[in-house]
Amino acid sequence: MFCQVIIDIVHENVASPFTYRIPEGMQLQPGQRVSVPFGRLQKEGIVLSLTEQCELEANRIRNVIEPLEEYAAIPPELMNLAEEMAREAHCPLAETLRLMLPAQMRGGRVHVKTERTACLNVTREEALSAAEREKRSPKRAALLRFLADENIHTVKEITSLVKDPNEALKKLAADGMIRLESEEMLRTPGNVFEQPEDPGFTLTPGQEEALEEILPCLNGKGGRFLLHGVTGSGKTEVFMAAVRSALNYGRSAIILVPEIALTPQMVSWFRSRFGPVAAVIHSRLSPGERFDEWRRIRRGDARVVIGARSAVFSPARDLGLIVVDEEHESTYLNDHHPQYDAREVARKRCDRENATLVLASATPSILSFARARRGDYMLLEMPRRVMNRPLPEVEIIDMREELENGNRTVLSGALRKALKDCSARGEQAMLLMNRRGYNSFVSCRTCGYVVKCPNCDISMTYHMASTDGLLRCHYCGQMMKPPAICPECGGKYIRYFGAGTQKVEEEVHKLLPGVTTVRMDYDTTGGKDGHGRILEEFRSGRARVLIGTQMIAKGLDFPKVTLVGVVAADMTLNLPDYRSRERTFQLLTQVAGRAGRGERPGRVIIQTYKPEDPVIGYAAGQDYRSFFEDEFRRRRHGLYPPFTLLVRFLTESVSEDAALAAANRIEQGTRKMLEAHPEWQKKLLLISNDAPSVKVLRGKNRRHVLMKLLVSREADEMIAAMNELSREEYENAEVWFEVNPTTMM
Ligand SMILES: Nc1ncnc2c1ncn2[C@@H]1O[C@H](COP(=O)(O)OP(=O)(O)OP(=O)(O)O)[C@@H](O)[C@H]1O
Ligand SMILES: [Zn+2]
Ligand SMILES: [Zn+2]
Repeated sequence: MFCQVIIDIVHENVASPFTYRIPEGMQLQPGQRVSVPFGRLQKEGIVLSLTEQCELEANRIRNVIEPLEEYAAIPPELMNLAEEMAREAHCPLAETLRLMLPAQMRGGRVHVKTERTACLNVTREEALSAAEREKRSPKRAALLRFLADENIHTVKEITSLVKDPNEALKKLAADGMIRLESEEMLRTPGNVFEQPEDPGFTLTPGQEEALEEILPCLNGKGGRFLLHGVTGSGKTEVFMAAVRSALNYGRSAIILVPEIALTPQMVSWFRSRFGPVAAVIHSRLSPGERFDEWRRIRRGDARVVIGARSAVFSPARDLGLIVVDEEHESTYLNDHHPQYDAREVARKRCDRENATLVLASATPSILSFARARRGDYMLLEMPRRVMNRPLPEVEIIDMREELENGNRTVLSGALRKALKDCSARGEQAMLLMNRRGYNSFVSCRTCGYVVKCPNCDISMTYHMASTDGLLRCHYCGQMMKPPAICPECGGKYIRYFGAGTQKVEEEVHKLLPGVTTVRMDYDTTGGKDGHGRILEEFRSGRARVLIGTQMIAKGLDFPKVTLVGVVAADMTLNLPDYRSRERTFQLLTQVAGRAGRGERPGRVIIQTYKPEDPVIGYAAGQDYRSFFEDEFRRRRHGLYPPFTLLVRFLTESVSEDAALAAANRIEQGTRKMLEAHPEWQKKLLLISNDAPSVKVLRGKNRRHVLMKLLVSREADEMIAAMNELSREEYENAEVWFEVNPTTMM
């Protein structure tokens, strides 16, 4: 027998499989990891297929050294998926196969934790009577009696009862009285959150209706749904019930969340409701824990998996359901090699494995909603909050007027008053400020010089003295002392402009002395369980005001929050990206939706310099439909995705010339391609070669070639050709190729 093996090296030259002979007596199956000779080295690989015959000369074929596990690490469904993804992303199969395994497994650095066990090889009665007869060794007699008690079986437990039992155990094993074995132990990660009781709600009519559509699919051929329910409509209960039903049918389920650290509530709900059949894939698991969770899933012991985007590759047995919660989040996109969209992968898996896909959001992505309208997903709508709770009342504050009235602080009069009232009533508030730090930029009053990062073409942010009083670059982490005099003109008047979360927190302290606040942003959430601690501080009621970046907008459910303030709504709206309107709408609607989820009604205050912008109005009215229609029209008109595909080549080099030369070569290469394929020409709507909005990043000069392609069959071939182009060697420059890139910066 022979097998084709994909070597775990991502390189053009080793992209195709290599053939090895399977030595006599070795059993292998596709998906199994093996160790093979490769050149003068020994490498890991994955068995792709088995064959009886082989065309190569017998003496040129080498033997598989050994399987790395007894079982196929990658089940057949995932082998197929990896092949399809490699084809579509035009990348080596080794690259997509890596997605299917926990990183710790490659290179063999994890070990399976085992524990030695002892158990009787005879009946209890025989053991007890043998213990009577065991006059020569009281130790052996004691061991037999202990082992007759079924609760004791690990050697560790025995050691705590009988001193130095090893010799005696060996003798008993040699006599055939007992068996010594080793058992795989799994490290089940601890839970840092308290376990809530299952509340056992009676479902609302809206929830019932949605479930009535989903449930019949779970035991059959599957289905695809977009669950669009306003904030607080109870979408979580709907998919929890669906998960339970899938389990009842003996199938498993995967729940994807945008970022697991931000969903402690959901995680603890899952743990408390599904107990040990739930596996949580958390980025802060230790490598060993992660590997063990993966093995529990692979063995079918864990049948509900909850995790961020990479959990979509979990080897769940008999997959029945994949839920993508907050499906509009951009964290579902992986922009590193290989590029993938977890929502698309989920859809592929469901199709192949006859499973049901449920995408859930209060603000679906334009792409998903457009598909639902086309009938590709069944649209399930829940337009009302649970218990008919009202959606929050939203007020828009024009910050230009505040300025005219002499208010130069970050909080408007209305927001100040609302915060005071809320605090006086003993309720909680959340404030969104989508920038961390204290001041957003520092500049010279005399000449206008702005302090920028020496490595990046980006202004530095001032972080307050309580952290370190330094300027920081939010892109590369560079830090420096704020200048005392202007390096350009020598001027002495340095001004600090703009605001970040630290400044907002300071303003709140001034306004509400003695009130405890918590801040949640990149600076405060480092360390083990930074998010969990902050959320718990707020959930418990110890902190009254939560101030944070967009992290606080994601699906949190705090019933005591009655006020939400958006300090600067325009921040995301002004980004140079065709999705900035969509992102702003989602962010504002989501954060507004955090208010009034409990018994008391909520109020939202949105501060903006552009109150007339329709996006702000749609968000204020939680009017998804109008936003969608407007945005869809705009995308069609401006020829943006989903009507077109945006393709971007990004070149980076320490040398400005090399980055430019690479971009020019790409542009010329593309133009040549078009000459060779006249039928491609009308599919290409635009080709531009210029500097991106961030011209220098982490010390590298950047340049990008942007193209717009009409969605078509030709576009697929063009992308394949362009991908080839991007993988060529460029002198002194790196080239990144992306289709519909996550960021245009
Ligand atoms: N049938 C029900 N009866 C009473 N309360 C419910 C019911 N279903 C859900 N809830 C409660 O309503 C609140 C909102 O539910 P949930 O968090 O699932 O909303 P959601 O639709 O996911 O909202 P968002 O999109 O804003 O995250 C939660 O506190 C939840 O416990
Ligand atoms: Zn100056
Ligand atoms: Zn920088």
